[in-house]
Amino acid sequence: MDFRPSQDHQADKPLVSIKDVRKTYVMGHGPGGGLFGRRNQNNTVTVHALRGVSVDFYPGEYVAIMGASGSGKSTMLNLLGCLDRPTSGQYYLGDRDVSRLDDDELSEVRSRYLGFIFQSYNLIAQYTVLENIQLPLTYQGNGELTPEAQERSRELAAMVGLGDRYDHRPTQLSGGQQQRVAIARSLINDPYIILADEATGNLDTKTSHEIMEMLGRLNDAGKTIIMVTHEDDIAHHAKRIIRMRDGLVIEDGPSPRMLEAQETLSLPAEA
Ligand SMILES: Nc1ncnc2c1ncn2[C@@H]1O[C@H](COP(=O)(O)OP(=O)(O)OP(=O)(O)O)[C@@H](O)[C@H]1O
Repeated sequence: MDFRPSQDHQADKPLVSIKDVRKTYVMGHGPGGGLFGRRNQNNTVTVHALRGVSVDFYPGEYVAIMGASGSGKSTMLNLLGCLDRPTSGQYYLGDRDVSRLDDDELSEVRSRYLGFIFQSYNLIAQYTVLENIQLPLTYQGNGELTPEAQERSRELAAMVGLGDRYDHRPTQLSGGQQQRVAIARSLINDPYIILADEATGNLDTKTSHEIMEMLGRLNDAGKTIIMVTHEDDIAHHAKRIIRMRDGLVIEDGPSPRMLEAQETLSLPAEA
């Protein structure tokens, strides 16, 4: 299965396109209901987490998805990350519709083309820094790592500032260092897109900004980044902000820093 965009994939063609995507959860017999839940005669509750979302993401973009709790941000990121399937609608990665793939195919797409960074780092406690970084590779092929792959994991560890921590385990690292391991892990397959869900949610302000600067450098180097965040100052690192409410996109445009940059560019030159 090859979802690589063709050689002539152009920057003005979406890398990812979701069209009229809906995600509905049907819950049995619980007390819930939520804001949009509707209890029917069978005592089930239907939650419309996404109610028809269409968005395109282009190569090299840096996008923040924002919105109140329950607005559908994580549901959207999980669909974009092939961690879940939409109830209806299409998801194109490159030119291929991946919305109807089975679990094995989705996991192949995830491990080959997508990198993930989570709020709680999701590192394996028994593994060293290098083993955690190599983890996505072990889901592919026969589990044997080539010397090139081993070298690449060392390079990535060094790139995120952990060149002297190869054999440390997650409990021997600070939160910021653990998130840097997660960033290196997300890059090991040279993914098309990095998806980050509240990547700085467990970090103090200074460490958060160090992590955001690292993501900014990756984007400067051409990596496409889509992140979910509650925090304005974190979202302002992105170039584009999508705001969600009640399972819908209500706003989609350049971030304040991009607007400032555009204004500066359009100012008349001083005499
Ligand atoms: N697995 C699930 N089963 C049932 N309902 C779910 C499930 N996941 C999410 N929901 C519901 O879907 C809606 C959207 O949830 P989602 O987690 O996408 O919101 P969010 O914007 O990411 O919120 P938060 O900022 O609190 O993480 C919510 O009403 C939530 O209760």
